[in-house]
Amino acid sequence: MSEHDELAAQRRKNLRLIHFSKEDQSLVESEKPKETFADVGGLEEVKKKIRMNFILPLKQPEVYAAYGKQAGGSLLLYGPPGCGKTFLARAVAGEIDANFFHVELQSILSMYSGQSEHNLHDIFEKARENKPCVIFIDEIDALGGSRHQMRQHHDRMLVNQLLLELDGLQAENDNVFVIGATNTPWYLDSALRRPGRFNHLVFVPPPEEAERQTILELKLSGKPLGSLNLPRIAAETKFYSGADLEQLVHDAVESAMERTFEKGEIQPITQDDLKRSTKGRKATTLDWFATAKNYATFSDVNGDYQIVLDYIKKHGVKS
Ligand SMILES: Nc1ncnc2c1ncn2[C@@H]1O[C@H](COP(=O)(O)OP(=O)(O)OP(=O)(O)O)[C@@H](O)[C@H]1O
Repeated sequence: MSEHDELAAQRRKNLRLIHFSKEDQSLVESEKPKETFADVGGLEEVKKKIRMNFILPLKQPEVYAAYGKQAGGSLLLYGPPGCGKTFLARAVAGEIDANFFHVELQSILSMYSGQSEHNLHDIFEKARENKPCVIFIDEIDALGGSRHQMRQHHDRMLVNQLLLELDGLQAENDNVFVIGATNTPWYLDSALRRPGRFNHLVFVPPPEEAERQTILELKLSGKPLGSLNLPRIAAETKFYSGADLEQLVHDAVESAMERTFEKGEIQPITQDDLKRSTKGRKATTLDWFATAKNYATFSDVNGDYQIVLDYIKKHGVKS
């Protein structure tokens, strides 16, 4: 079984499906993730922001109370695919030993009037009953927003419901955290970007060179290794996402396993295995930056994405 399959099997074991009611088949997957920040390579700035706003308030509420601040709140992660938004959200839950509700918008959308809002409300209710809880809403841009030229009435209602739920959390100090994620923040409904809604909009960039080395070390740990020059691989994988690096290690593992089967004894992963799996592999984040550059330059996002333009300039992104 590959590492990926093992992880998937482990996750399935941890999964608890919550049925809301007999009539309503809407489900949300709830689990207690094992990942913590130690498993997330790099992203130190992002982790720091999350620690200050999500984790410390729960661990040291008295400090926050003294300053009139409370635990809970919401965070919106955006950036290129595969850079760890979902992984980070799971790690937040792991850090605070919270339940993790992974909300797929498709599963709450209903053709019946009012039912989608009802489903969303139920998820927040369940989260309160299972606190501390992290509600992770993936592809949150699909909720209303400008993706659909002809915005549906019920999209609007669902956005309004989410706004209500977020406002409710702000008022109640419930130890329920909402993390939204999107690869296409420019499609996001503008109401969700207003202050007091998703209070933190955080760019999750591709890992830097030293971070790529850390991710490679994390993904290779515990495996039979030859003499490796990981700084070299890290230097040659500019703009690779965490998922790209994971795939690279996966391919190198396959090569070493093939040799093992041929030779009949465990063969270590070599520098050549890693090097070979970088050949012809383009960083998947580059296409994202090309699109992001257009939107960040021309859309009416009030400089929200200046950080992306700065990143493109600083790192010389050429897609
Ligand atoms: N910083 C990181 N450290 C360790 N592993 C990472 C990191 N970033 C990504 N990965 C690996 O890549 C996989 C994919 O990452 P993840 O699903 O979190 O990306 P994402 O940003 O949510 O992508 P998408 O936008 O496509 O949903 C993770 O399961 C994890 O194994």
